[in-house]
Amino acid sequence: MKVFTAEQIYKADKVTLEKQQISSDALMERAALQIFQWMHLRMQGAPVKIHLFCGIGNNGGDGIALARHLFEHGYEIAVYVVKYSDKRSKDFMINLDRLKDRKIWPVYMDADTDMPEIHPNDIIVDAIFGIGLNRTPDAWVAQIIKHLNTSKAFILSVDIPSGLFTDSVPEDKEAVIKANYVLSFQVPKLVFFLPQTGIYVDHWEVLDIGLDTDFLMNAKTDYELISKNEVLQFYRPREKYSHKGTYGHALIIGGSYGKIGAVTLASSAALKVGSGLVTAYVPECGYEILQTAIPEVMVISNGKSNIEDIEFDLEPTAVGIGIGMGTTDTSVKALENFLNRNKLPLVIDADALNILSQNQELLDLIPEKSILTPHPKELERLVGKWKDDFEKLEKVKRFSKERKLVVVIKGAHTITLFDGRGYINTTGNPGMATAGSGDTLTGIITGLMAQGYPSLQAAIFGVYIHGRSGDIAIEETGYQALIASDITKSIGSAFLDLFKVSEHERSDTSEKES
Ligand SMILES: NC(=O)C1=CN([C@@H]2O[C@H](COP(=O)(O)OP(=O)(O)OC[C@H]3O[C@@H](n4cnc5c(N)ncnc54)[C@H](OP(=O)(O)O)[C@@H]3O)[C@@H](O)[C@H]2O)[C@@H](O)CC1
Ligand SMILES: [K+]
Repeated sequence: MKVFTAEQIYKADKVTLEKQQISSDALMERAALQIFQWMHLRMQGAPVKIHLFCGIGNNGGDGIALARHLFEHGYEIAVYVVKYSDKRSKDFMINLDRLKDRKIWPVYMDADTDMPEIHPNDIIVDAIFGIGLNRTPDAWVAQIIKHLNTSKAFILSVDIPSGLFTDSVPEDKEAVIKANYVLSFQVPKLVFFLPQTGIYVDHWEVLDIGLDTDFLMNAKTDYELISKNEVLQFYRPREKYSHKGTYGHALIIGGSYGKIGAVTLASSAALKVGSGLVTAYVPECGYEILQTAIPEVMVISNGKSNIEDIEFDLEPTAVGIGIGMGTTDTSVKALENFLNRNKLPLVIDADALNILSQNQELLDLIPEKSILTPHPKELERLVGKWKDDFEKLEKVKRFSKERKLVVVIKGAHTITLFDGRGYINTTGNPGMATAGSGDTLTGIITGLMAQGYPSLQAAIFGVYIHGRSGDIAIEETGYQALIASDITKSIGSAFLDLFKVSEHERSDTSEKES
């Protein structure tokens, strides 16, 4: 699913009105009806008080139109107009008049109005600001937002939490609605997925308001959300007349005394995603450990407690390098010698990344389309400090584009960047913030590359499978008890899950068929 900028959404809006020959007010009506139906389906007429806080622009207009539908279906409502400006939008005015025709009189709020009382069991509809927010809200508006946030009532935001910009981080962190649920029109917004702005969105859902499909299909976006549908397009089925050679040979290079576990985790993950053969390249102290822990893996050893040189006769189809390898002078030399000889795109993680950031000249030796999988600290060492999430994305985009590398920014929503585009993952959970989780990811991505998945696909698909495996695993373990090897154990279920049709999708198809 594509992620549009506010500018693109306004454009889609304009094109839709022209092509469908409808008024902007009709589009607003669609939007409000979609929200109403969403609420009505869940509330079924429940006698819960609904407080609608509306601005004076089109986001406010959506809220006012929604209030009318709720009223007409017997819901108990209270409507507030937050008068932050005199520039009321045309469609806001049209809907306000329709509300007044039904003898509903909003409470107009300005800097002097007392805060309304809100019971924790009430529901708040937040329609103060939408994607038109372009400056920090005035102090008194921020005060209202804080009041709503502390009310403990369930907050449903229309389109985007009020106070959240679409392209920057809020200056006043308190002046943003903390939404329990966001109903976003047609497309999700980038800010739902970044660490500094995603905190304002507990759950989100997209509502289809019938924006022009041609525009939506053809528009080029900088970001794309990656769910099952997107990764299914990459999936390569196993052929009947195939053999283990068909599925490649993954080589995992890393480990040092006390850190052989990292290689063990990565190697077993590479096997589990279907790599035909896996060889681990470790120092001698890891030889017996690996042979005992995973009988399916072959082992080559070099050096005593650290790898001293990286040389091998085999011809791997993918190489994952760096985990648990150490950053001693010996490791640096070994990596440098290897990079000078190597031609294959690599998956580079952990200590190899740290070595690269301390010896940036080595970056020139990395083949194009290699994959870097840094965690935030490793990333900072590589591209320098950033002031916020947006600058981070821009810096990494630039770095990845200049060097033609795939960079995987690990986080709650891992973002894979390549050639100026970002792919935002939707699987995974906080239980996965655990030792060895990253080693497992490196193994998964290397295992996919070994089978012939091109590197960008291997990274996007690998990140998705890693997260999905973690999501399946926590159903048994819970967040706290999840450990990295649980992720690997669930890889099989994550693959099977790719082909499961959800209840939601099944009812969609049967509706279309009937
Ligand atoms: N295609 C779609 O997706 C559809 C979208 N729809 C809805 O439209 C919403 C966008 O509406 P919108 O453009 O009217 O902007 P909105 O956010 O209501 O702000 C209003 C105005 O406030 C102003 N302003 C900004 N910051 C301010 C501040 N801090 N303090 C004071 N004032 C401030 C600024 O005007 P300015 O003063 O800068 O001239 C701004 O224009 C969108 O989120 C969705 O809900 C649907 O109706 C149908 C289809
Ligand atoms: K809003």
